[in-house]
Amino acid sequence: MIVLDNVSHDYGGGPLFRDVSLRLEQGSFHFLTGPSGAGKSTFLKLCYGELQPSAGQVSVLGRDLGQMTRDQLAETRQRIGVVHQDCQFLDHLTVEQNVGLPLTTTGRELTESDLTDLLGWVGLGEHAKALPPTLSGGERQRASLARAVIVAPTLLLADEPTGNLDWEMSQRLLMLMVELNRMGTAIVIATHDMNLIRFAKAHVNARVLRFSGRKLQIAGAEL
Ligand SMILES: Nc1ncnc2c1ncn2[C@@H]1O[C@H](COP(=O)(O)OP(=O)(O)OP(=O)(O)O)[C@@H](O)[C@H]1O
Repeated sequence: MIVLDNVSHDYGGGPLFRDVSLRLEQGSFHFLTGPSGAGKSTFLKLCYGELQPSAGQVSVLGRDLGQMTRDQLAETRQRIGVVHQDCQFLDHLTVEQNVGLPLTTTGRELTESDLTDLLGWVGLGEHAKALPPTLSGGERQRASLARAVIVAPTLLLADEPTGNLDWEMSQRLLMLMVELNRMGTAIVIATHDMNLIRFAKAHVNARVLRFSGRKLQIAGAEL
């Protein structure tokens, strides 16, 4: 699903992380933790080809990202749902149009009831016709998650998807990701929230990857 082979990254000021090799299997569930600035967002960007590593190889969904043509990269990205830390929307489209966009732009069918169910699940039923600039930070995060999961992606990469949410809504969104994982989607969530990780571990076989000392390691069972 995701294979990193001796991956290092450096933005120009010295290595952020070095010689990371790991394999995340199909249908797996991982959290990505570590101090602020350790490289969690960078890692996620490497996994969907927004960044190329300074050294090493990243393969996603069976293909080496560094060898892909633009068309192959676009095709691969259609199978990856991404929740960015700074959620961007098309501000002239409504929330429901934004959430449905990954389906409509790829010619896939979108039923009104699926969209209504999903918006209801993330607590945005009443904001379906709103424009994104009128949403709060937490509402934007929820819309961003809905947009990422609507295609039932093979892989979901989520960068602090619950950062602006209260605990009840965080649990609700986590359960949405757990359900998606049960249907086969591999999930990687970058988070600082240890309570979220503990909560998840009660529902799913989640592993924790931790950045420490310029390395990325599987954390022990202590969490
Ligand atoms: N485009 C860039 N150019 C130069 N430096 C960058 C760039 N993007 C990120 N960095 C730096 O790389 C380091 C890692 O950033 P990254 O966003 O991956 O960390 P993070 O672990 O996700 O942090 P946080 O938990 O605060 O979101 C930071 O020091 C950041 O300033």
